[in-house]
Amino acid sequence: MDLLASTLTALRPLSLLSINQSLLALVTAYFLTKFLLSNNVKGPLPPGPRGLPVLGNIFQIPKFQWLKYTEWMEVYGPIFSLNFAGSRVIVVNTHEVATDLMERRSNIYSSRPRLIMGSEILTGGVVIGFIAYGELWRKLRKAGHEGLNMRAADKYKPLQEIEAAAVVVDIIKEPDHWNDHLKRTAASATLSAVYGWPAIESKDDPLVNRINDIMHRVMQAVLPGAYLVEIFPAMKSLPTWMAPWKKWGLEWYKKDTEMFQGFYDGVSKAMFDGDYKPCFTSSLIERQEAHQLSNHEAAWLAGSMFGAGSDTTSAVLSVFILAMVLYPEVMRKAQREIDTVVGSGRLPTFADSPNLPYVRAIVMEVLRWRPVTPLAVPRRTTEDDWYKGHFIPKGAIIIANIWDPNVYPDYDEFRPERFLDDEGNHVTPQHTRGQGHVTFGFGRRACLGMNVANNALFITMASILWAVNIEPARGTDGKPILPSRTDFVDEAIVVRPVPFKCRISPRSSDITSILQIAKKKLS
Ligand code: HEM
Repeated sequence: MDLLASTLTALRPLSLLSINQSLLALVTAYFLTKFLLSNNVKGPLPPGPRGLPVLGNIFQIPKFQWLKYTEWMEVYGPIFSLNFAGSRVIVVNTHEVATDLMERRSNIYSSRPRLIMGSEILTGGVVIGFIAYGELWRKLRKAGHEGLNMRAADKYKPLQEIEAAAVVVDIIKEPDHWNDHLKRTAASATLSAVYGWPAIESKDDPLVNRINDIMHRVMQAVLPGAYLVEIFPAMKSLPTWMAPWKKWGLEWYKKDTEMFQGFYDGVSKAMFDGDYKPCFTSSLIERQEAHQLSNHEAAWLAGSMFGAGSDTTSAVLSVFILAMVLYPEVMRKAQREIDTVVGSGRLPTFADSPNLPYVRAIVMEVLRWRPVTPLAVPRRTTEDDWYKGHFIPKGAIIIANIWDPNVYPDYDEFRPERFLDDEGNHVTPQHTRGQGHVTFGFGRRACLGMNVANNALFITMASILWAVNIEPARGTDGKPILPSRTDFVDEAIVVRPVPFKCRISPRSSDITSILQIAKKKLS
C-alpha cells in the first residue's frame, strides 16, 4: 500500500497529461536519462539496488524512506547510489561519511538541488534554505547568522520564557489539546523572534495559516514528480498562457512578496517611530546596507525564518511528549532535578540551565531519538569527487540519512543518560559538533536557527516538566494505552509522531498557585 502510494505520488504529473503526451514524455525522459547518466560517470559509483529503466529506483522507495535506507545500508554499505527517474542520488548513511563529505569537503557538497517550481518560481529564488551555493546564498547566510548566532540568540530568551509560561497555562487549561498548544507556541515564539510581534493566541491565527500555506505550496511543489518542468527545465521559458502552472506560481510569488514586504516595512516603521521590540528583522534593517541586501532579499530572508523554524520546533516538542509518555522514569528524574534546583515557587528560567544538565540532556536525546528531519535537506555536488574508491559526479543529489543506528547499539531507547558522565558533565559522540546528534544538519548549510531552537526547546520542556505530569491515556477498562513509537506523519521535510492521546495533569493539587505563577510571568 505504501509503495503504491509513493508510486502514485511520483507519477502524479503524468496523470495530468494525455496518454500520448505521457508516452512522449517517458520516451524523451528515457533517452535523456541514458544520455545524462552515462556521460558524467567517470568511475565506479557507490553500489546500490538495481532499478527499472527510465524510472530507476523510485518504485522501491516506500513511505518513511529513511528506514529503508538504514536497511539498505546493511546490504550496500554506508554510502550507496540510486537513480530517481534520471537524477543521480547518493545516500550517505552514517554520521562519519556525512561529516567526511559535508563538513570536510563542504566546498563541493554545500549546494541544493535545483527546484524550479518550489524555489525559482514560487519563491523567486530567494529562500535561503533552497537556493544554490553562491553569492546570494553567502550574503543571506552572513546576515542570517548575525541575527541568530549564539550571542544573538540570547536576545530572544526573555520572549521565550514568556512563551513557555503561556504554554503551561494553555496545557493546564486544555490538556487534551496539547498538540495544538505546542504548534501555537512554536509559531508564536518564531514570529516574535523574527518580527517582535506580541504572542499569537491560536494555532489557527489567520496570519499563521497564511504563512503556513506558503510552506505547504512549496513542500507540495518539491515532491518528486510534482511538476514536469523539473525533468524538462526548458519548460520554464514557456509563456504563461501556455503554462498555467507557471502563471499560478508567479501570482503566488507576487502576493507572498507583498505580504513579507509589508511585515518588513511594518518593523521599519515601528523603528522609525521608536516603538519596537528588538528582533531578527530590526537587526537586519540596521545592517541591511552593510550586508548589501535589497529590500526584497531582506524581506524574504526574514519571512523564510518562520517556515524553517515553526514546524520543526513544534514537531520536536511532540516527540518530547511521546518520550515522556513512554519513559516515565525519565520524566520523574527530570522533575526531581527541577524540584531541587527551581522549587515549586517559580517557573524555571534560562539562569537555571547550567544546574539542569539532565533536562538539557533530554533536549539532546529528543532530537537524537526521533530526528524530525531524518533526511535533513538534500544537497547537490558542484564538482566531481572521489570517496573511498567511489566516483560521485558533479550535480548528484546527496541525501544524508540522519537515522544512524551505528552510533549507539541501543539507539532506539530513549536514554538521556547517554549524554552525561558520572560528574553530570555532557559527553557527546564524535561527528556531532558537540550537539549529541546531527538533526540540525552539517557543515556550511547546517541549521541557522539551532541556537534559537535549542533555547526554545530547553525552556519549554523545563517549564512543562515543572508544571505537569504526562502519562498514557487510559481505556474504559482503566488500562494504559501506549502511543505508537514508530508511526510518523511525513510532511516532506519535517516528520512528526502521528497524533496521539495522553493524560496531562498538574503536578500539584494547588492548580491555582501553578497558574498564578505562570500568569505572573505573562503580565
Ligand atoms: C528544532 C528545530 C529545528 C530543526 C530540527 C531544524 C533542522 C534543520 C535542518 C536539518 C536544516 C538543513 C541542514 C543541512 O542542509 O545540513 C535546516 C536548515 C535551516 N534552518 Fe533549521 N531547524 C530547526 C529550527 C530552526 C529555526 C528556529 C530557524 C530560524 C529561526 C531555522 C532556520 C534554518 C535556516 C534558515 C536553514 C537553511 C540554512 C541554509 O540552507 O543555509 N531552523 N534546519
